[in-house]
Amino acid sequence: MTPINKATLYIETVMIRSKFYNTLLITLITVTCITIILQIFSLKKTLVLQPDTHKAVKAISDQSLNGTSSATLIKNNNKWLLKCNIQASSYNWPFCEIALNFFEAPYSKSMKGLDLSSYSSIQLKAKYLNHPNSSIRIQLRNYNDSYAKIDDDSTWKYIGIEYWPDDMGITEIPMKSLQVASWWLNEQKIPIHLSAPEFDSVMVIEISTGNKIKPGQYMLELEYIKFTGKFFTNSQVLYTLIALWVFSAIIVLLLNLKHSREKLTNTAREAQELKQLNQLLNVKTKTLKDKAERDPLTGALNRSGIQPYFTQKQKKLSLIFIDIDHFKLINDIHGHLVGDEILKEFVKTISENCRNTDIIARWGGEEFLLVCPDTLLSEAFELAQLLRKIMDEKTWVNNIKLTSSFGVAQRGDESASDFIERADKALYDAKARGRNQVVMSKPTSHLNPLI
Ligand SMILES: Nc1nc2c(ncn2[C@@H]2O[C@H](COP(=O)(O)OP(=O)(O)OP(=O)(O)O)[C@@H](O)[C@H]2O)c(=O)[nH]1
Repeated sequence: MTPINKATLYIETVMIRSKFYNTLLITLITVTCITIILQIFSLKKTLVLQPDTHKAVKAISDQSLNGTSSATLIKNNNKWLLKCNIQASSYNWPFCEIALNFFEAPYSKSMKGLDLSSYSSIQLKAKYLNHPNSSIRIQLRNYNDSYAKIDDDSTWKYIGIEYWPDDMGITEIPMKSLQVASWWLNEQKIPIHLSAPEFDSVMVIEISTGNKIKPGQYMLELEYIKFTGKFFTNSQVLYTLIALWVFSAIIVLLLNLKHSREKLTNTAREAQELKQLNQLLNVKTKTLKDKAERDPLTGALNRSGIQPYFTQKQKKLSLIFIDIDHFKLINDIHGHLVGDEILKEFVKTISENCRNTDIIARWGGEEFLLVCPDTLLSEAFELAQLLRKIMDEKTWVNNIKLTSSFGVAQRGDESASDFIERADKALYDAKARGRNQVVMSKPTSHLNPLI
């Protein structure tokens, strides 16, 4: 894949991911807003208790507690009418009440009352027909086997409120206004952690005469009890929304993690590819450098290749300038190709017989330089003599015999070109003296005192 294709793919991936995140965010915000609006303005549920729908109703008076009041209940125009005769007696809190039951005898421990815990408000339509200024009590009796006995209704929690109805008799009571009767908590010795109001198992709803009712005849009319609540509690909605946001955040985090891993893998792969490319470039650079610095025929360094060996000033640098004698004749007699073969073989022979530290270069035509680092003039002279002898004794391709001339010099305090020129001059002298000879260049006056 080309870098442009890679970049295009990367941009596309980033755009798709960003689109996904935007869509997710917009969806979450929309769902959250709709849910909150629905929770506030809709999704309500109601439970209406009235004579037509609820049959398990009875009248109760304080006679069950040794009082002398009496109560009877009749149904009239789909309303309950409690006729109550309150009488003073040894029982201090005389009462009559309408009791709406939500359990069926016989009792069993697994018995469950009405669950009103998801409702938040009670609306009552109840009033006295003859004593408009008297109070009414509403009591929800909740059963919980942590503190109550199923077959003893005095142990069922009293949760209620006393209020004064208006002329119409319609009263709205928030569920949170209901309180557990302190006398009941006291009587039952209920521990604090069980003392809060609860509505998950209401066995009886009691609509009763008020606490300090005076003796007399009372007509209490109850038309309905209506519970209103939400399908889901605010906490349920809140937790669901939090869960939704957290879940989405986890999805985004996981996707990011996956993306980061992929990116890491891609980066590692790209780094590996770059490394390989770099190695290839190094090889190619070396090849190009070699091509630029080496003579293609013999493989020896060329003029520019040997140049660096003269730039560092060394105390004992010697140079042997070599030229094949009468090479033109070889070309003329045996042809140019044979001449080429001899040139190659010549370089090979020198390389095989000099030291590893010596460097051979083709100066031009049939002229060669052998640069000898860390070598005294006398040592270079000896090496040149050896090479001269080898060349002289060697039989070349096509049984050709040849000789070579050598000019030797040791570098003094001089430039590279002066140094080479001195060696060349020595070579010229060798040629002039009849060839197949080694001539030493006279040390310059500035020559290193080590010689
Ligand atoms: N085959 C071949 N010949 C070359 C090459 N480069 C130069 N020559 C030949 O080398 C010869 C050099 O000849 P000259 O400079 O006259 O020197 P010489 O014949 O060696 O004689 P002296 O150096 O004076 O001993 C010429 O004939 C060139 O054509 C090459 O790459 N291949």
